[in-house]
Amino acid sequence: MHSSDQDNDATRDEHIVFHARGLTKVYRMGEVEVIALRGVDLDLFRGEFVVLLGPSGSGKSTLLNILGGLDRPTEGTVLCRGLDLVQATERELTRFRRRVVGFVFQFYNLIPSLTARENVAIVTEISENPMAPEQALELVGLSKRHDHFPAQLSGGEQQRVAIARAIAKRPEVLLCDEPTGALDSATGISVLEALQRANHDLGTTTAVITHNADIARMADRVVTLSDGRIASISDNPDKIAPRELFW
Ligand SMILES: Nc1ncnc2c1ncn2[C@@H]1O[C@H](COP(=O)(O)OP(=O)(O)OP(=O)(O)O)[C@@H](O)[C@H]1O
Repeated sequence: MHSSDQDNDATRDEHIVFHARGLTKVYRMGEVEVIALRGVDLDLFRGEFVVLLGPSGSGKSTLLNILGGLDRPTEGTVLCRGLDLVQATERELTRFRRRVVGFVFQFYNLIPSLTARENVAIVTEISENPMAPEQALELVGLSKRHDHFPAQLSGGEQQRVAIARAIAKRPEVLLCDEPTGALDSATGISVLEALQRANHDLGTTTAVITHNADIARMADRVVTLSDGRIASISDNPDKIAPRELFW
């Protein structure tokens, strides 16, 4: 190894947010075993935007849920900012999810009887150093929709409220599982712009699962899973803006 490679590795080490090694996940349902992950090694670095691709059932959601402290691996280790997510107590994991991670899912899970601002405020009220709900809504381009209820918002707008809710507590990490899966392409692009803006303006390390390979063109790195394993990890030096995507 050249010394410059070593220097690069040392610099990258300091920037590691997630360090996962040998992750295996076996779901057991009665007699039936499903092996969802078969020895995944992955590092995620501070501030990067990573897209996770792979066929249905390849283990993307399982991996994201383990990184987010929603599930534990059957074997392997995951470290995040000094916390061992495999050995952590339930209490430590709850604290980790609350402080460190923002989640965005395919379906927005907004509370129908609360306005956009109130949906975001639910999280900011229990966070340590949140931004104002209005600021989070502005970041996702919804400053004129504070007082709308979810039913008065389009799908893309609802998803952007969900993103505002996820980022308002200034999480170090944003984990998104098919955030544009239910949206047409123009609306999906507005959602991706909101994610990119949060990544850029707040420095939030962002991982996005998608079935849409075109979205990989806006990522810093692309991780592809296949049958519970990492099939490839590639850098994307020529990343493009979401509005330049089409599908
Ligand atoms: N809670 C569970 N119980 C049993 N099996 C599960 C569970 N969650 C996932 N699996 C199985 O584990 C495998 C990986 O699932 P996972 O949801 O991680 O894949 P994915 O790549 O995210 O798929 P998709 O793109 O369809 O969402 C699949 O075979 C799935 O059926």
